[in-house]
Amino acid sequence: MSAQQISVAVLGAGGRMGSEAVKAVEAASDMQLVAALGRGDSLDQVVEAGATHIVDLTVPDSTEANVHFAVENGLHAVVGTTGWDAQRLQRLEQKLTEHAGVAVLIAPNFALGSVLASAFAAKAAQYFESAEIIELHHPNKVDAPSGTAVRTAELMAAARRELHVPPSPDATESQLDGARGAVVEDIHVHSVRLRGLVAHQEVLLGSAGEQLSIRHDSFDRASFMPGVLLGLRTAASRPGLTYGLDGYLDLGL
Ligand SMILES: NC(=O)C1=CN([C@@H]2O[C@H](COP(=O)(O)OP(=O)(O)OC[C@H]3O[C@@H](n4cnc5c(N)ncnc54)[C@H](OP(=O)(O)O)[C@@H]3O)[C@@H](O)[C@H]2O)C=CC1
Ligand SMILES: O=C(O)C1=N[C@H](C(=O)O)C[C@H](O)C1
Repeated sequence: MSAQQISVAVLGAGGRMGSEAVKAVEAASDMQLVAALGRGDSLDQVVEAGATHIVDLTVPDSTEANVHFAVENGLHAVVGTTGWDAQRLQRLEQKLTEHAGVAVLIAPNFALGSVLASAFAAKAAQYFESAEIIELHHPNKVDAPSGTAVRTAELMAAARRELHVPPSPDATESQLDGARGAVVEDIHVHSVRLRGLVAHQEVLLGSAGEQLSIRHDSFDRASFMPGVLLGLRTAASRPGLTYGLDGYLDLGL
C-alpha cells in the first residue's frame, strides 16, 4: 500500500448507489476498499478495517449516526445520503468543532452536470419573475422532494434574496392538497416518481413573454461516481463541513 492510498469504507454497499461506489473505489488506483457495510453491520468494522474515509450512501434515518461515528473516530466522511436538514447540519457542525482536522462533505448530488445546473439556476433565478422546480426520479426513491431539489431551491432563494426579487407571482386561491407542490424557501418543488427514470431535474424560470429551462438528467448512476471520487480525494484537505460538491469546485459563478 503506497503512502497516498485512501482507505475507504462504503456504507450502504448493497444499495443502488453503494454498489456503484464499491466498484468505483475498487477501480481507483489511489484507493483501497477496506470495508463494505450493509444494514445491521456494526460500524466498529470500519475502524477495525483501518478506514481513513467513509462513503455514506444509506438512508435518511441512519446517515446522521453514521457520520457522527466517523467524525468521533477521526475519519473523513463523503456523504450522498439525503435528509440533512438545518438541524442535522447544525449538530454536525457542533460535532466537528470537537474534532479538528476531520472533514465531512455532504453532497446532495455528486453529478457534475447537476452541480452546474443548480449553480446556473441560482444565477438565472435572480433575473426572472417566476421560478419553480420539477424533479423526476425512479419510483424506489424513499424521500421527496429530492435532496438536489431542496439544495437547488435554497441556492435560488438565497440568490433572489440578494437582489430583493419578490416571490413568484401566483394567484392560486383554492387547490387540492399538494397541487402546487412542496414549498422550499418560497420556491415550489414538484416531485415525479416514474418507472424507467433515474434522476432528473428541470428548473423553470419565467418572465413576461419568455421562459428559460435548465435541465439535468442522470441516465445512469455512473454519473455520480467522479464526484464521489473527487470527494474522497479532496476531503482531507478541507477540514470541517462542506455542504455541496460545488464547495470542492471552482465554478467561478
Ligand atoms: N448525492 C448523490 O449524488 C446521490 C444521492 N443518492 C442518495 O443516496 C441514498 C441511497 O440511495 P440508493 O442507493 O438509491 O438507495 P438504496 O435503498 O438502493 O440503498 C441504500 C442501502 O443502504 C442500506 N442501509 C440502510 N441502513 C443502513 C445502515 N445503517 N448501514 C449501512 N447500510 C444501510 C440499505 O440496506 P437495506 O436494503 O437492507 O435497507 C440499502 O442497501 C439516498 O438518500 C439517495 O437519495 C442517490 C443517488 C445520488
Ligand atoms: O435517490 C436518488 O436516486 C437520488 N437522490 C439524490 C437526491 O435526492 O437529490 C440525488 C439524485 O437526485 C438521485
